[in-house]
Amino acid sequence: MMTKKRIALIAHDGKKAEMVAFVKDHRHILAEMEITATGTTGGYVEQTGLNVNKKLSGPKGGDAQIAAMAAEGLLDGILFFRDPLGKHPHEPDVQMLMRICDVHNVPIATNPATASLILEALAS
Ligand SMILES: O=C(CO)COP(=O)(O)O
Repeated sequence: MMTKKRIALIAHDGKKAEMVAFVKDHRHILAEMEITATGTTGGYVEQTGLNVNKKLSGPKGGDAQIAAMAAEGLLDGILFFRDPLGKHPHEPDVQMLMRICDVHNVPIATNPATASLILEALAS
């Protein structure tokens, strides 16, 4: 049996509706994966009926927890819908997550177009 792919989902507030729409569109793929998410995003994803391992909310350290998972080799990909028009108190954590992904060569999508490509590649 193939082991489940491990994916993390994160969306800034301005992108949460887009994340929920994306999750619904890709439900058939995500249902076969192990999903981790930042707290608030995870709550929305759960409402679509998927199981989610929820971390802290982003501003409380959720991005940092997901970065730690990436550093430890516990994630196959991260879908992080960032809001390029918003200001975020935890911007250093966001930058840290991006950097850790580059250090450890973990695929990270920051918009739905790239997220689709990563999900489809992981599923194939
Ligand atoms: O702030 C976030 C990403 O930086 C997302 O966190 P929440 O999903 O808890 O809102």
